[in-house]
Amino acid sequence: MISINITKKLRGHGGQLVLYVTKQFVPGSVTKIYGPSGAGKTTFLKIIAGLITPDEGCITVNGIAWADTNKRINLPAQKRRTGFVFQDYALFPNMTVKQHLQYATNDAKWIAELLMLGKLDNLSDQKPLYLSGGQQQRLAVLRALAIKPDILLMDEPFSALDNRTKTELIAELVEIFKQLNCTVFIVSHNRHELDAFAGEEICIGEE
Ligand SMILES: Nc1ncnc2c1ncn2[C@@H]1O[C@H](COP(=O)(O)OP(=O)(O)OP(=O)(O)O)[C@@H](O)[C@H]1O
Repeated sequence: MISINITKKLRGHGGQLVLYVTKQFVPGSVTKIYGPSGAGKTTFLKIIAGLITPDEGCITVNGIAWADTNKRINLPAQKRRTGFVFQDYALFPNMTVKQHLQYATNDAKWIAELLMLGKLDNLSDQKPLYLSGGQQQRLAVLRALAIKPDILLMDEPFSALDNRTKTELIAELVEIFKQLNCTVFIVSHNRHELDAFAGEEICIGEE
């Protein structure tokens, strides 16, 4: 089980606001996170990843405390098993598809499995420039999954894609997440964009 109970004061545009999330998440579930711009959605993901410290609270993942302000526990980002996927893919232009995955893991069998699962096995020697937007984002997801993260964090991962590519990619990811039993948090501006993912929704900030 993943238990998150945190507060963080944010320096908002129109003054201070407080990010407050208290909730339990089932391993293998997809959680969709909505909310207005500036409400703290990205900050929430960064708090889980260990890139921003909460003011108060705790994060426990499968029995391990990643953060607990009372006990002064704050596991550094590199010790938290999270994968992060960004809006703009953040791929390395000079690395091939396969090298992106080799950068994350030494497990050749797992890399081969991921390439098949993400339908990039025929493109494994290509560099990102050669890939379509959907394929690039698929590679970014595979790279994040290569470390077998406890939690996959995705921040507006579909914003740069056209509607058709987005729909196709989401359908593929639904299958991949199901097969790998991934625990995923996805942030989106657009409430209906993530309808194809079965899972709970949380809204950060009022809408
Ligand atoms: N480390 C931090 N400490 C306090 N406040 C922060 C910190 N990092 C960012 N903020 C503030 O938190 C607010 C929310 O930012 P955040 O990027 O999380 O919002 P968001 O909901 O993801 O917005 P958008 O949908 O526009 O991306 C911003 O006003 C930002 O200045």
